Amino acid sequence: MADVVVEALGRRIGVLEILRDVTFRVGEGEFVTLLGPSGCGKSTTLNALAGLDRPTSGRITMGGRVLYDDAANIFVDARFRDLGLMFQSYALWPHMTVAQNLDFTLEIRKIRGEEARRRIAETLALVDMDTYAGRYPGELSGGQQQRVALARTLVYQPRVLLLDEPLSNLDAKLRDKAREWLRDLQQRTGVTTIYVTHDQTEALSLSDRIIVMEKGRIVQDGTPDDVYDRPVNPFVADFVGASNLLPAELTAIGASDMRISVGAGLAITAARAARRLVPGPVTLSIRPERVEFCATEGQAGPNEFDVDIASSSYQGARFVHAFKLGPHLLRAESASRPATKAVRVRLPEAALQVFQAEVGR
Ligand SMILES: Nc1ncnc2c1ncn2[C@@H]1O[C@H](COP(=O)(O)OP(=O)(O)OP(=O)(O)O)[C@@H](O)[C@H]1O
Repeated sequence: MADVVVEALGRRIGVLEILRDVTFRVGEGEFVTLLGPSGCGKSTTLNALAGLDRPTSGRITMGGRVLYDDAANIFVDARFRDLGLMFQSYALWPHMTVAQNLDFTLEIRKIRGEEARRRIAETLALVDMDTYAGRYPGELSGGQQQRVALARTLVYQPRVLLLDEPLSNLDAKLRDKAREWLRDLQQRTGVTTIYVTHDQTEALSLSDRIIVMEKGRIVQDGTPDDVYDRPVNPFVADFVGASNLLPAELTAIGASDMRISVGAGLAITAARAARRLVPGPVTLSIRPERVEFCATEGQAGPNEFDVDIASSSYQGARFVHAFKLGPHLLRAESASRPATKAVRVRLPEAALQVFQAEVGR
């Protein structure tokens, strides 16, 4: 097992800056996910770690061993990095049985005989596939093939596991199961794991830490709770779980709270943010599941507004409603269908995030 340290990694292709100053550390035994939209540089980062792509600046070390250092002109070939790699398009060798698929990987590394047999049996047991050793890949389900592919990666006991969207070929239900199983397996083996996905649910449920990337840069590095509850900017707020994002105006900052105008004469009070804010244009963010429905009798309290539900849709366990707040269209969630279209909503202070509007974003 090993820790991974990535320092100021950069990757240019011609005038394109694909990675910019990518810096992070993955502790020994940690499960860290690189999360971000398509094209943000996740795979390029993973390929740099794997030695499949040569960056143009920075440094990578694994367990103290330098794998890449631009300044010292070091670039260790992928074959000598001692990594387990699994990509979205993993392919088992179709003409080999499950056991032979694993054996071939060991053979390449000159692990043979009794030692090879023991490792194959142990690894197949680890992924719950020990009774399938004699089957051919074509005789297995998608999920089972996935497990064998992972076993093939684990059988030579890599110090670090690099996984690029390994569950994306599975249907939704199987993916849920595979996720639980993968997390459990990682905890049992304690192998340092770096996982790439654009699926935020996957990232939240699997990771010790999430590194959110946008346009070749890291925008946030934190625990799933940090990233979900304390996003650093509107992009993270919206990408990791959905958020209502409202352009608004910060009009006053008090000792413990702030006044925000959202247009049409409506004002909201938010708890004073830890980040430094100045009066002026801001983006106000609230997650749909944090909007509360309250009793419509009497005077509306602070941050309570009488609104009309414009549309509702049923999404299995919950309803999602759209409503107008001044000029803005917001979404809210509820477990049951409200009795009337006219409702009162509350935007709890603690659920509001306020970000200074960035020029040019
Ligand atoms: N060889 C290349 N030549 C030119 N541009 C490239 C090359 N490889 C990657 N890119 C560009 O670099 C950016 C990052 O690509 P990368 O594959 O790392 O993104 P990603 O976050 O993994 O996306 P996805 O989730 O779609 O796989 C993209 O805009 C891509 O088009």
